[in-house]
Amino acid sequence: MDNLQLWQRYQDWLYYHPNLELYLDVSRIPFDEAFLKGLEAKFERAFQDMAALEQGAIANPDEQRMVGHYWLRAPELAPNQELRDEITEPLAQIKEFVKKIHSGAIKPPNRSKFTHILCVGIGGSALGPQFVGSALSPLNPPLEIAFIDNTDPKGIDRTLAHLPLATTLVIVTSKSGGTPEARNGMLEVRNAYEKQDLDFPQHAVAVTMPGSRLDKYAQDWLTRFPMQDWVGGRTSELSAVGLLPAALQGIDIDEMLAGAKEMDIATRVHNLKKNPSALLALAWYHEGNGKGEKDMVILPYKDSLYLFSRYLQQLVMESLGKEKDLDGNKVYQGIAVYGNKGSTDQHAYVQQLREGVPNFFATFIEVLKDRQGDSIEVETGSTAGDFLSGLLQGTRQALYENSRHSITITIPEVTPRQVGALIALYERAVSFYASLVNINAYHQPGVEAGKKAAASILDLQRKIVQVVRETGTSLDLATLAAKIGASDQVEAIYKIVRHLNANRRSLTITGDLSKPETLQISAR
Ligand SMILES: O=P(O)(O)OC[C@H]1O[C@H](O)[C@H](O)[C@@H](O)[C@@H]1O
Repeated sequence: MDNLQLWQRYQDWLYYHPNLELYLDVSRIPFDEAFLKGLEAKFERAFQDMAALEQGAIANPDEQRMVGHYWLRAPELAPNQELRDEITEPLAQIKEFVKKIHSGAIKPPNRSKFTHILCVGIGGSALGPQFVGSALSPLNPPLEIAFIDNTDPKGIDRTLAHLPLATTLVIVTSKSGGTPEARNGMLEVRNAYEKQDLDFPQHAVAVTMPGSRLDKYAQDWLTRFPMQDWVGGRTSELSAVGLLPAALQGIDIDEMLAGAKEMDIATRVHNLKKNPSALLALAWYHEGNGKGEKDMVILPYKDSLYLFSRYLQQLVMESLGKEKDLDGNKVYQGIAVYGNKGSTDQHAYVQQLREGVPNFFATFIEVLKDRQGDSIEVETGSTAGDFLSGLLQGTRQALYENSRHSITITIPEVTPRQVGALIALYERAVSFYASLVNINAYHQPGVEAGKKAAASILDLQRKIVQVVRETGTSLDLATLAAKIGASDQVEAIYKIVRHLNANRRSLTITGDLSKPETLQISAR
């Protein structure tokens, strides 16, 4: 196609949402009418699946759960009053709590106000708040935010070193209330408070499912906010998980919810060409042949959106990355997501995108307004923002010229409304795509395997320490393994022993470190 034909295609396929002022351009995904026709039946089913899900069907059959994240911004659509209350009551509770924190009515002991928030949580209990915080936090927020989203001791130390604990409010978020990383982070933070003679419960709140281990543990904390059983971690940004930290930072959560609600209305339209999430799912299907053959590269040309790709990585990959379809066939589905931001990434990996393996499609996110206030000219007639805009257009064009396809989403500004809308746009696109390829997007059976393996490693470690202590003499790895009754686990034992030795805990190793079979292990 020449430039004028492409311009025509752009106009033919342009989606525009007038209230959200959001454009979606799929013109650089070269599907044709025949491709569209071929998918019509699948989309009909996707629309029906969506309607059933929103009416309260068990859309997550493995876990026998409803999937209700779309109700979070339209409680009136939830199938019964009990579910509606599960949304409206925590929301009112959040607003009340935030008002009291901001006014100082709830304050830390011996100080007039909380000044910082420390969020402890992982996966869906961290990625949304991190993304929204970096996208929307005002320049001078009422509370500064920090995160502990791992069980890395050094990482925890670094985060804690920058925080005034006496005026820091700790939010521990875990839907299940039993995730080890979140529990470890909480215990480490609690220990830091106690070392400074600070009363941790007077600084802490929990976001978790009622009745969870965390819920029980946090009985004497400032307060607890409930998480709904029917909201998955990766779609929980518009539940208490995301709304509480956002509101504390002074972000307008009503606007976030309103933007998502508006987008949800647009993505309920049973017309492929007029439904932005359906168009996205269609583009993904086209690019990856319905099998995820191409990766999704997310390139927002706006620094404040740089965590969007990380957020989407979980939303898309944990939802779509599945071994089996709904009928039990092995399908190995998924779409890999990566990205950071433009134009920065042009100086890192865009070389490969332009000329290397053609195994991806790009999604550009364009923000029309450069900044508040005027810009200087960095060259005659051009501002820094003109460069950013030009680089986006240029990259889109250069990729297309070399048969690398792209989607472009354009928004006027990064506001709470737009961010809510973007989240809702992708949530629904994931739901549609899952229907197209007949998978359950709402469970994550694969995550359990790594968790179970980690638990058995820690179990092995306890046995190693016990045997080494009891033996009293030094042991080689094979003997140690045999004594534990785990001769086939020598490699795991070797790695545990090496880690304990590096941290000067329980035992010590001697011998030639390059030859594991020479090592002797003894109690420290
Ligand atoms: O919120 P939590 O229950 O602590 O879960 C945190 C995360 O852990 C997991 O392993 C899941 O795969 C994620 O979907 C979840 O968001």
